[in-house]
Amino acid sequence: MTAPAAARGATSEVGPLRTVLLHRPGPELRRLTPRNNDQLLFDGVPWVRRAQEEHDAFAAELTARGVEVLYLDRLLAEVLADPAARAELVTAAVEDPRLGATLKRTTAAHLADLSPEDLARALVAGVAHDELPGARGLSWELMARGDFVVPPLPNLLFTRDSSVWVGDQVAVTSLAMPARHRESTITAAVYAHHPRFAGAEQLYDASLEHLEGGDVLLLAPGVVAVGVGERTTPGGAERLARRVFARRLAHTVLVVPIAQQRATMHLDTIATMVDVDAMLVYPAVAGSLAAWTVTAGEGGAARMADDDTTDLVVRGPAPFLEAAAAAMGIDRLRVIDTGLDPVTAEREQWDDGNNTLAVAPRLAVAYERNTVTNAALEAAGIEVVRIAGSELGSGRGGPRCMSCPVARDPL
Ligand SMILES: NC(=O)NCCC[C@H](N)C(=O)O
Repeated sequence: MTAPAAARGATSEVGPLRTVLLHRPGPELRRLTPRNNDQLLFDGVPWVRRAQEEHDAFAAELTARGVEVLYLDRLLAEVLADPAARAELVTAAVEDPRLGATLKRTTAAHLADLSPEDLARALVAGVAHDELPGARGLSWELMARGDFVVPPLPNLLFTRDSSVWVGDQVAVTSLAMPARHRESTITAAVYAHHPRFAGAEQLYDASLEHLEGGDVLLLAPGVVAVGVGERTTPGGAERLARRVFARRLAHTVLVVPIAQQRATMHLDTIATMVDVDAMLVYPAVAGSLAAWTVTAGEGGAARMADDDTTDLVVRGPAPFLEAAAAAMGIDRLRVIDTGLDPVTAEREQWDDGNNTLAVAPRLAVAYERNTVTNAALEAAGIEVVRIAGSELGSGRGGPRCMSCPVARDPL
């Protein structure tokens, strides 16, 4: 059944969460070894059963608060009953310059024979060198035995990054790291083919400039912040700005440069909204973050005939927190920092203390381990739902990274 349009979309970070897209970690995490974990963007080798228990507990906290949890692998298996979606995803899985024609053909034939459930599993867990039946060709012979014919997608866990809803439209993103490129083929197929999302307008696609959902914060209705750093490029921020203006999804985009390093890979690793006017910010950067304020050019909406030719007006840079308050139409943004001790703050930022998921204004899910940050949140009047993340966190992502809000109530 098609969900009514009103049940989709988000205009803020904190409006009551109604529906969220998660991915329960599965066999793709069992592919991680000390030899491939760096390339696959994990900082260790997680204990998979415990990671699943942690994830189930996260999902249970959400459902206990009335949030509908959608699982990406189930939606994927459902769309794989559709021959068009199957063909798209099998082609994407073998579209890899490492593979010669014979190996591509054998792999595509193997995948095409699988049931929707098994194909969903193979697309996420990948296909290992020794898992292919039949003639495999020269590139298979010469491939290192530890390599994958179809690499696994352990970072699918971080559903935040491969798609993001802005208003009632969904942006399938363009992921920067090679280990994550194929994730957006999965989200694109789900949004294009699953009846749940019938009629959803697509705002962005994976062929465009790099843009990741962890860099996109819906600060308030009409105000979007976009981090630019290791993942999202200035070109991606510019393209998104044009599109949200042309489609009247926002009036202001704040473009926020962030350090190009792993600890701060996305804007949501250093700042997340916890109330309509309150942001949790990593103190080491709170004072120095700057923003370029981007709005639509003269003539405004009347001249926005085409998504990608909208004139932009760019002002700045200005201190981010001031620019954000001005764009949001409030006097000031309340800043909750993660503790005054810089070492503790750095440790907790690394462990995703700043990466909270708001379930409603003043109600946020956070990793339990970040005790100083969580105490600071509570002192500021934010109710904290604590979850364990010792295994989940080895992928360097917290509750916000692990969730893609599909529907939030308007504020
Ligand atoms: N929004 C986020 O910060 N997502 C976390 C992504 C972690 C993942 N291992 C990555 O490096 O892309």
